[in-house]
Amino acid sequence: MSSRPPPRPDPTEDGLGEPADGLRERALAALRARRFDLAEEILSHEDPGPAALIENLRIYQAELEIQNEELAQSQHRIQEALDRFTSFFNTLPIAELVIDPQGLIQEANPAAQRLFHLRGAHFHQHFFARLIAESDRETVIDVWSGLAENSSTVIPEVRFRSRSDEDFIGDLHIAQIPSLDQGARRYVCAIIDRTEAVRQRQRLRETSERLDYLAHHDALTGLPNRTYFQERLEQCLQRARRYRRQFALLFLDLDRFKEVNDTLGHHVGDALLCRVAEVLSAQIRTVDTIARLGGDEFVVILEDIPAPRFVAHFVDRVMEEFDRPFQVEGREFFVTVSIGISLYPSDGREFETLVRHADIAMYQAKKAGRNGFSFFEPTMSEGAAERLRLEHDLRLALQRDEFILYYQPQVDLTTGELIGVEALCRWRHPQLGLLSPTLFIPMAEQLGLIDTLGLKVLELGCRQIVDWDAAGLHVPRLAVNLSVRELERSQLPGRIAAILERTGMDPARLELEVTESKLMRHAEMAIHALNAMRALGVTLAIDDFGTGYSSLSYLKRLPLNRLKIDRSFVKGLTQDVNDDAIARAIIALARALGLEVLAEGIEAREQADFLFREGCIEGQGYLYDRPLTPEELVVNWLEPSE
Ligand SMILES: Nc1nc2c(ncn2[C@@H]2O[C@@H]3COP(=O)(O)O[C@H]4[C@@H](O)[C@H](n5cnc6c(=O)[nH]c(N)nc65)O[C@@H]4COP(=O)(O)O[C@H]3[C@H]2O)c(=O)[nH]1
Repeated sequence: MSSRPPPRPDPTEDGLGEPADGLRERALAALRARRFDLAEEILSHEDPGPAALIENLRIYQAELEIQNEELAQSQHRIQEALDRFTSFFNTLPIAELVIDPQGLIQEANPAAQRLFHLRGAHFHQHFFARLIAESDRETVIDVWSGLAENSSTVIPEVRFRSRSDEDFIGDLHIAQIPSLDQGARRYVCAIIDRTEAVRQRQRLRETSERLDYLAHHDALTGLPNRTYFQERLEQCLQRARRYRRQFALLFLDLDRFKEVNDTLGHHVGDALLCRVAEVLSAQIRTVDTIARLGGDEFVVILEDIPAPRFVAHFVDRVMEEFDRPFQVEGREFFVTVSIGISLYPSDGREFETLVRHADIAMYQAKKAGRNGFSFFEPTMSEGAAERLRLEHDLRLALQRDEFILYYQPQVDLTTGELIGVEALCRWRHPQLGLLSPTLFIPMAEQLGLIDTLGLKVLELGCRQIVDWDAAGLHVPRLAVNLSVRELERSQLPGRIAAILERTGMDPARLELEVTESKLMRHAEMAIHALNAMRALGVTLAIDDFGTGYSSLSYLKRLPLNRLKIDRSFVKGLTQDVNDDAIARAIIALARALGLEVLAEGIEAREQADFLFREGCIEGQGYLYDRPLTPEELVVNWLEPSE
């Protein structure tokens, strides 16, 4: 009854001088209005005669009855609240525990019993702290003991330990239960299991760390890669600028590493690179950086060097290591290295300059006979170094599949219809972009890489035609350029046959083109090789005809199908009488030899008309289209126009 409001002093209700009946009436009214204090006060003003006393007692009895009724109602409400709480407590999917002032578990709902593997009455009188992993126990106890009265708190991601010794992680919500009894503070704890979320976050972090590692390290040797090296060099530059320090950049390239790879296989080459990485790593200080840029190229940044002499000592130590044989897979190898060095700030103050100069110095060391080192000097030729670098990249390009094909349409000059395509190779260089074959084909020939490149082009082209066939897109003929160097290989016909077989390309639709000038220099050999190829069922064309002063006797003996008029004569047609005469003569010669003729480099309508009038009915050139990507060829020539 303590919640009853205190009686308000009211001058009209003081009852002084009123008759007893009036007072009782007012007391009853107060009682009906549940103002028990007021009723009591009114009655206390009355004379305590026996009749009045009885009446008063009745009134008190009525008051008691009302109060009992109220008590029963509030007990009912309490029971209802208790039932509701018990039902929540038992059915909530969140683990809830009630903890007594000593830290003992008093109650645990079924979710908590499941989470902590507490069975039956097991948890009673079990210290809650023992369910927290030792690593986090102190933190939880600290927070808990600092909890202000009637307040609550959350401790995120606490490591718990279940009774069966399984660890899990959960957010711990602690709230003090308001209590009438001041001494007995109890707490309710809710634990929201975060194990899966934390594990997922952990996995995510590990994956992103792994990705970050992979993005910055070379998978083979574990050394920092090009990206990481660039970051480190930038940082090193900033430090050197700020503290006015010198540093050295060294480019190291193994000599004739390709031979190891080619003769002993990639796995031996890889193992050797790993050994080299170990040997080099052992020579640097912790402040220095060593990275592998790819292939057999390594780079070292020697930070904060007192003088260039310091670099020379380092190089001496490295060279000494390379004087000893490398032990790889139970075998011994002697490998040499060429090193180029640029110094900050004397050889450059910017990133690109330092890298370029170290690169030039490295090629200078190679040019000077390999197995040595060279400091950059301003007199060193950048052109020669760039060429050497490109040669180096060309070897890698073959391994990395950086070559793609463009296709130039060949058309019937009478109808303008597609009669075939010429495959023209492009090199997609990672730094320099799309490179022309006029740049890299001669280089590939010189370096002995043309066989591999030629076969790659042939396979790509054949596959493309077969794929187009499968898609219902018909390209009647594929022309592919062959280098004379390739013809020299006795295995060439066998390799071409294997490609035709592998791709399913019809040999009759493949035309191989060989440049006239080069062919005639090796005519005897060529006759033999071209015959072997004709036997495969392919057709043969002589490219750039008119530029090579062919001997008629050889020309008659070559098993050819087509002459291609070089574009240098087509260019001047109808403008230059000499070109007109040459083109006319070539067409006549072809006819006399029973060969087809196709004109290259047609750029103007008049040129096409002239050629057609003279009896050349096949041509290609910008008038019809430029060399196109496969997708462009499909759109421009193969898909039916709407
Ligand atoms: N000015 C002018 N030029 C035209 C016109 N139409 C075509 N061209 C260009 O002339 C060249 C024709 O190829 P090519 O005589 O076989 O001359 C080729 C060929 O000898 C060689 N080549 C290209 N791909 C390969 C290949 O896969 N293997 C070999 N061995 N040589 C290739 O590189 C040469 C150059 O190829 P590209 O740079 O693609 O240059 C192509 C083409 O883009 C025109 O109307 N006007």
